[in-house]
Amino acid sequence: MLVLVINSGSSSLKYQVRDTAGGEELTSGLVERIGDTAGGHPADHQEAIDRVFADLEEELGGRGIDAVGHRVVHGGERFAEPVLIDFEITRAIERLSPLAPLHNPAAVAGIRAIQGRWPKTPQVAVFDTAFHRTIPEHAWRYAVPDALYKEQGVRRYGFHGTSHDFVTGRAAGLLGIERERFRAVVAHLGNGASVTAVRGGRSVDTSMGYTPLEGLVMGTRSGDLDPSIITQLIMRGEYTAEDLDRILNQDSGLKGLAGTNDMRAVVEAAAAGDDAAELALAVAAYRLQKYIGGYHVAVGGAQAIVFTAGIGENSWQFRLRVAEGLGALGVALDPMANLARSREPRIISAPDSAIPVLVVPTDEEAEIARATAELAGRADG
Ligand SMILES: Nc1ncnc2c1ncn2[C@@H]1O[C@H](COP(=O)(O)OP(=O)(O)O)[C@@H](O)[C@H]1O
Ligand SMILES: CC(=O)OP(=O)(O)O
Ligand SMILES: [Mg+2]
Repeated sequence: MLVLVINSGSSSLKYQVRDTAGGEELTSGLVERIGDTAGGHPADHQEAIDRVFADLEEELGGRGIDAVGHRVVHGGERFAEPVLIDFEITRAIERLSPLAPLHNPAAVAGIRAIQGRWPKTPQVAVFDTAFHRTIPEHAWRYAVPDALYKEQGVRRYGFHGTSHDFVTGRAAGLLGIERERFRAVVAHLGNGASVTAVRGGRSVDTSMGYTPLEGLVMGTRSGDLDPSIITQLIMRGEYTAEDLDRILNQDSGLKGLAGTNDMRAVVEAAAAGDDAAELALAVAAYRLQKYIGGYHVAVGGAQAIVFTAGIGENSWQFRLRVAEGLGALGVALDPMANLARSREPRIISAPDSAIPVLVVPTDEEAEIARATAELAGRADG
């Protein structure tokens, strides 16, 4: 089955075509800087999709797409599994937009664009939140009045679940541990970043919450902060809620502290003696160390600490900095293994490290393609 996978980000659209029978990737592409029309980039996701259609027609040379799988960031409390998309499901995803304003509207635009172009092609939604539906209530509840949960849906949902799920399976396999017995701390460090506590192969806690803003220091997002910062600044009349939403989501994190959201640039600047870049790395690494320590307790003693996504897979400098703060857990890296480049899952800790440290490349698209083929195949009868 030929599956088109669409990963709609806030300002980018990644796509891949996979033959799910053989598992190979036929073609892939990336449309970046959506909204930046000055640079000749598409004005919105609809236009981005039109460009993808044009490229695809050429790249596929007449072969038709059998099904389309979408990464949908927010599935709320309703979606615990991938679903076949219909009109009502699209509306439900749209209604969750306020909880993932950078992501859900883009997914809906993608779904509608495909519907317009290929009305008969089955579409599947795969949710970032789904893997986290196993988190126990004491971990997903915030200590706020019940009405905020019951009436407003205020609770921890968690994101990057497709990646955390995929990486958990690979890590258990690499260590030869049965997934159902596997305990680990998985750090997905991309432009958005989150860390998940895995017990019995399932998510039991995760650093992102009601929206993808909570937790780690990210490319442009602040992660954890005191909520009074927001209420005080609004009450003083200096900032509006919209200002702060933008500042915390788009102007904070590495960008806020070091002026760029690109980890490569931050690492280089720090190495060249830039104090702001050095501070940004220190704040980001320290935040992650605290989560790893906490989740080591949450899972009942981790059997692995796992790094994945753009930074986790590629930045030996950031991994080293994080591991250096984990001495109390008996963690020690093998410096050469940490430096080595590879696309394969691997162990980067020293043989005498109390907890193995792993690098496991993620593949959200493969997982979305697999789920899409399964559901679309079933729908076919
Ligand atoms: N070789 C590298 N060294 C350090 N950081 C890297 C490297 N390659 C990619 N990154 C970082 O990975 C991040 C992007 O990760 P990615 O998983 O692609 O994010 P997303 O899917 O959220 O767009 C950026 O901060 C980028 O600088
Ligand atoms: C949920 C989320 O933050 O996704 P991304 O890392 O793609 O921005
Ligand atoms: Mg990503």
